[in-house]
Amino acid sequence: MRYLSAGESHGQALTAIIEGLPAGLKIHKENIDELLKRRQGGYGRGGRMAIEQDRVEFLSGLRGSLTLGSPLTLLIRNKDWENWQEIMAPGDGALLTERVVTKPRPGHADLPGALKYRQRDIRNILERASARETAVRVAVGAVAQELLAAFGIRVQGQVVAIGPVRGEASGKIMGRELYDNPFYCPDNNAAEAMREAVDQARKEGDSLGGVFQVIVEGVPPGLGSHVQWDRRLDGRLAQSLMSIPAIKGVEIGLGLEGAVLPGSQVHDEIHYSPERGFYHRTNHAGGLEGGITNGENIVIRAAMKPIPTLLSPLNSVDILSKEPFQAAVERSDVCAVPAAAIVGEAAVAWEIAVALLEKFGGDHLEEMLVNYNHYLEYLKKW
Ligand SMILES: Cc1cc2nc3c(=O)[nH]c(=O)nc-3n(C[C@H](O)[C@H](O)[C@H](O)COP(=O)(O)O)c2cc1C
Ligand SMILES: C=C(O[C@@H]1CC(C(=O)O)=C[C@@H](OP(=O)(O)O)[C@H]1O)C(=O)O
Repeated sequence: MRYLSAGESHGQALTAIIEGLPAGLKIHKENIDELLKRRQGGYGRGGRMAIEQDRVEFLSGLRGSLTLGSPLTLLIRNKDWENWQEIMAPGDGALLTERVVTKPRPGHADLPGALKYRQRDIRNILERASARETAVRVAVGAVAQELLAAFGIRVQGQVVAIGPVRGEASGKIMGRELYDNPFYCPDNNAAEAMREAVDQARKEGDSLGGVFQVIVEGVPPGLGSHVQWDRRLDGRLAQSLMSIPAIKGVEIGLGLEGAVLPGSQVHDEIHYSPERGFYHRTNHAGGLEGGITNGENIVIRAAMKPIPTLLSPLNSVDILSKEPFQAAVERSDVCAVPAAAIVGEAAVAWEIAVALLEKFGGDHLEEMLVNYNHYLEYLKKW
């Protein structure tokens, strides 16, 4: 299974084509839209989110809500397009070329992108580099979650820290009450301090990053493989999280903390009971050993850098005049860690779904379920 996305931040729409989904999978549009709404939410978002109301439209691959096994095309319209038509016109008619962007923002793709693609208008870079693209990635991940749900596999992104404020991390998936917390953090006691941190950053024209974790429950042992570097599921999960704009670190299980502990405090001992089969009493490995799922929950964390667009801007140099400047900024998120947690959830769901298809693949969902149940039977007898 694979997908490609397309679309600029202020273009008409974002699209994605997923190829390789089994036929016969019911897609609940309301589930996709719910995840899209969550990605738009969370405390700390800026003015753009008041304009957009992300909803998915399916252009191909579905009949009567069931997948056909043919490519599934997803579309999310940009409402802001109305305000940008003259600047973003794909034809050569109305393009307003006097509004070129020549001032690269530190922390963005602006300068390296302009150098690489030989662009004198940085808009030709920033439109695609924008995290607006993560809207359609979330829709793709939500479709993956529809597949995972048929196998009892659940995925949830939870915020662990906003800037320096850490909440108590839960190792388990929570219900919808998680989203009553404006930071999607399981620790309600931390919410007040988190809010204060974001408000303070906003007041000072600054921004904040943070940490989120993604938990996967119900995953069978045996997804991913040790036999080749690019088949190791830990590496694939890290790549997919790292590809989210502003993610600068990924750790699995104990992660970096494990580096300073002796081995006796890190490795999870193996136990056996006839009812449970093989199991571990600890999960420091975060559900992955040798690039293969070991049957425990997958626990993976990602660190997000602070939003690079600051209201009190950083120094930079104009690409045409070569003069230094400090750009005035109109709107930006102050903190988007809760949104990134939802993007992370979608990214992890996608990778797990791909690994599930690799192991139990079939052209129809029923075929996959037969393979899956057969495997579970085999594990019980082993
Ligand atoms: C959900 C989300 C929202 C974001 N919102 C903004 C924003 O409003 N302003 C901004 O400057 N960067 C924002 N970013 C971060 C930039 O897109 C990102 O830092 C930039 O594209 C450079 O990529 P890099 O940080 O991975 O190097 C956001 C990122 C995510 C995941
Ligand atoms: C549009 C989204 O996020 C955007 C990501 C983003 C960036 O530079 O990455 C910059 C902002 O866009 P704008 O410049 O239009 O205000 C954010 O709003 C979104 O998450 O849907």
